[in-house]
Amino acid sequence: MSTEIGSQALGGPTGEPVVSVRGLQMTYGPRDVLTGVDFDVHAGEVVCLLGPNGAGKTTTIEILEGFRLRSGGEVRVLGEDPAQAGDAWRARVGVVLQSWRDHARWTPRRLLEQLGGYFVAYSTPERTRPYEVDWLLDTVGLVEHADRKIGQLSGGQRRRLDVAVGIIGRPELLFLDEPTAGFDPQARRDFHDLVHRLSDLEGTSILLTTHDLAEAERLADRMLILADGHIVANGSAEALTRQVAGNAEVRWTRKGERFVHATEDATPFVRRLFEQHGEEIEDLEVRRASLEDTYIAMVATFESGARRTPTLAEVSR
Ligand SMILES: Nc1ncnc2c1ncn2[C@@H]1O[C@H](COP(=O)(O)OP(=O)(O)OP(=O)(O)O)[C@@H](O)[C@H]1O
Repeated sequence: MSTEIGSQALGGPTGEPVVSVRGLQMTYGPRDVLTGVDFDVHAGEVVCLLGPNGAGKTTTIEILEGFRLRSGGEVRVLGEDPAQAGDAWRARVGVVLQSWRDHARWTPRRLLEQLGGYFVAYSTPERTRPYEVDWLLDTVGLVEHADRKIGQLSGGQRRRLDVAVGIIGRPELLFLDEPTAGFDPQARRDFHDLVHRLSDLEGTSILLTTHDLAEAERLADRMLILADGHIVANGSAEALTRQVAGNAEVRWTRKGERFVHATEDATPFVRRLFEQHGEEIEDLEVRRASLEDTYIAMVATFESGARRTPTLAEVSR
């Protein structure tokens, strides 16, 4: 998903992460929600933050957006501390809020034109700001509704508008907290295309949260799983799944008896099995853990306080 297009315009010297989080802590009253969160997001990456309800995903995102003050730890976003960064920094960061339904009598076009005007002052030769309103309306699928009152839009249409508002300033880094909640399947697919387009063509770095693991798998270059106050897994869907279940499980029936064998290399094993037993082999299954299996096993393991990697047998139960 990462391309070189646009990456020159991104914050800091080459190689410096656009988001860097070290030992992030957040305490609400007596409750420690984040106890030491560490991760980076690199220029042009799409990173998905996963975790159970209440794990602290929104808290983390809001700290990175500069909307919430952390209790401890180091945070750099586009080279600055979001707790102290100014307007010029904010103009480079895209945030999708859900407040635009308050402007019920405005039209999407008027709202985007109005907000876009703010970003003109932050335009640079490498990154002209804002996006052109007609292009943006088309990109988020709101052309037909551009001149209707916002109060008359459906929930999904308003959510598209929220996304348009979040990116009107052509951000280098975009935060999306459960962006597709309430989307119908078509809107969801359109949104995925938009994320790919922003990432591939604009070099936009994106950090998003979702509870939809298929969405995470489709969008993310890398996933972070937040549980028990810290990041318990960090890698591509494939890498995470391998970490949980390096072995595949081969199951088959022969002469009415059921067999199971765990192997690192399923293909040669199956080949040998057929060489040995030919047509006696029935009901052959090769099973690897899915991302959902992996996620559930990892979260359950860390939440139970047992910090070890679960096995495939545990994962497939
Ligand atoms: N302002 C606040 N004051 C006190 N507790 C809070 C506050 N905001 C969040 N919390 C608590 O912190 C924990 C983490 O909340 P947060 O919204 O960050 O989780 P989340 O991972 O985004 O959850 P979800 O998946 O349900 O959206 C929760 O237990 C929540 O009740």
